[in-house]
Amino acid sequence: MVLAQLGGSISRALQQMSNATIIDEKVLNECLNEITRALLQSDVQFKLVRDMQTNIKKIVNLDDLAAGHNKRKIIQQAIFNELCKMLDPGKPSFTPKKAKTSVVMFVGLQGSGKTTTCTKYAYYHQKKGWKPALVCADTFRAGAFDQLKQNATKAKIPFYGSYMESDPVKIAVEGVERFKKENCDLIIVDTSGRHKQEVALFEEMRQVSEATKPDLVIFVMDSSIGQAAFDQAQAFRQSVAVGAVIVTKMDGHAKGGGALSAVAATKSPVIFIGTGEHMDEFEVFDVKPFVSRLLGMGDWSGFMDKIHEVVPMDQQPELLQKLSEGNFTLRIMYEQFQNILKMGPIGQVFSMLPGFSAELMPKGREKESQAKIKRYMTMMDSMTNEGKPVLDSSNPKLMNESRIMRIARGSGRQLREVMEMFEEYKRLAKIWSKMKGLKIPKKGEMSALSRNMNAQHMSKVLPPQMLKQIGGMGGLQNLMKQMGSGKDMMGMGGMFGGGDK
Ligand SMILES: Nc1nc2c(ncn2[C@@H]2O[C@H](COP(=O)(O)OP(=O)(O)OP(=O)(O)O)[C@@H](O)[C@H]2O)c(=O)[nH]1
Repeated sequence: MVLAQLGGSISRALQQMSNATIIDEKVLNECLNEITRALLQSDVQFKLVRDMQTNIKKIVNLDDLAAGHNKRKIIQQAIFNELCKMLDPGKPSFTPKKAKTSVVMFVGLQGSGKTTTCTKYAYYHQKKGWKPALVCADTFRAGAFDQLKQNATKAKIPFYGSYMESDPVKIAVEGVERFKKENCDLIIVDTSGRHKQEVALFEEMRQVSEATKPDLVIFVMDSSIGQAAFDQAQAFRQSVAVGAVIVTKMDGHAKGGGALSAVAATKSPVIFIGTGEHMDEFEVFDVKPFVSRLLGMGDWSGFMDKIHEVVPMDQQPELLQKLSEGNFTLRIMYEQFQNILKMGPIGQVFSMLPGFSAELMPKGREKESQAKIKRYMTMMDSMTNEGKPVLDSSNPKLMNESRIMRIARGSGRQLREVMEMFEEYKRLAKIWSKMKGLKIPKKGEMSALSRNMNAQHMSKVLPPQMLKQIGGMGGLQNLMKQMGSGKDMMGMGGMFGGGDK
C-alpha cells in the first residue's frame, strides 16, 4: 500500500524540522509544505490538504515550539488528529443487526471491485453466524451474474439473478422478496457499474434503490482512482443515499489517499477495505489504528483481532499466555506457520506489529514466502529428534553448531538454510517478546489491551531512538500521565509514529 510511504515522508519532514535549532514560522511552513506535498502525492484532494494545513497552523503554537517542547510530538499529534478528522465523518453508518433483515445495496463504477466486495461482505458476515444472500441486479455487464454465482457458490451463499430478465429493478425486487421470505438477515444487492459516471447508471441505481428501499447503500471505490475520487464519490452521493464506503485494492500500488477524499465527499465512513482478490482479504476499517499504521506505528488492537481470526479458538488462550510470559518458542513458531498456511493472511498479521512490516511474507510474493515457510517447517520437522527441550525452549543458545548440522542432515537442507530459519526465529522471538507481561485481553475486550499497556510496555515497543526523543522512561511516563490512563493508546500511536528508526 503506497499510503504507507506517506508515513515515512511525514516522519522525515518532522525530523528535518526537529533538527533545526530555532523553530520559527519559516521552518514550520517548510515542514508543513513538505507534509502537504506528501499528502497530495498520495492523492488526497487538494482542498482537503489545504484545509488541513490551515488547521494545523491554527493548532500549533509557535511559542510552544520555540520553548523547546517536543516539537515533533506536538505537530505529529496535530497531523494525527487532522487525518483522523478527515476520515471520520462524525457519525457511524447504519449497522445491520444479526437476525433482523437488512437490505444493503452496493454501488460503484465498473471494475471498482463491487461484485467481489459484495461476496467478501457476505462471507465476512456469514463467518460470524449471519444468514446473508446475494442478489445480482447487474444486467449491464455480460458475465456479471456468472461471476456472482461463482463467488456465491464457492462461499456457499444463496444467490438470485437471471440470464433472461433485463430489468435490474425487477430482479432486485424479486431477489429481495425471496430472501426476506427465507429469513435471510443480510440481503446484498449488487448493481451495475459503468466505465464513467453516466446519467443512465445513476438513473438505474436510483430506481433500484427506490424499489428495494435499502437500509444501507455502500459505495465501492477503487483506491487507485486518485484525485478523481472526490468528484466520483460526490456524484454517487448526489444520486443515492450513500451511507458507507468500502475502498478496494488497498494491496496494490494505489496511493490510497482517495479514500480520505471519498469520506469527505460522501460524509460517510469507510467501513471495510479490500486487500486482495481473495474472499478473506477484507478488513474492518477503523480510523485511529489506520492512521497509526499510516504514520508508521503498529496497530496492537488490530494485531490482537488478527490473532483471534488466525489462531484456532482452542489454541488462543495458550498462545497468548505463552506470549505474555515472553516464551516464543520454536514450537510456537511451527504451530503459527501451520495456522498461517491454513489461513493465509500472515502479511496482514505481521504488518500490524510495530516495526515489522510483512518481512517474512511480502505482498505479491506470497507463493515464494509460502514455499519458504514450508521449507522451514520441514527443517523443524527433523528437529523432533532433538527432543522437547529444544522445541519448547526460547533459549537461542541451544541451537549450537552440532545441532544445526544434525538438522541440516536430517532434513536434507543446507547448513545455510537451517541458519536462515533460525535467524528468522530469533527475529520473530525478539519482536514477540515485547508481548511479555501484557495483560491478556479476552475477545471483544481489545481496548483493554490498550488500557493495560503501561509505560514499561510502551518503552519496549518504541524504537530506542524515539524513546530517547521523548525523554526516556521519565518522559514517557509523564506523557502517559498527561494523556490520562483511560485514553486509548492508538491516539498516542499517532504521536509516536516511526519511520525514522
Ligand atoms: N488486488 C485486488 N483486486 C481486487 C480487489 N477487489 C476486487 N479486485 C479485483 O478487481 C477486479 C474487478 O472486480 P469486480 O468485482 O469484477 O468489479 P465490479 O466493480 O463488480 O465490476 P462491474 O460488475 O463490471 O461493475 C477483479 O479482477 C477483482 O478480482 C482487492 O481488494 N484487491
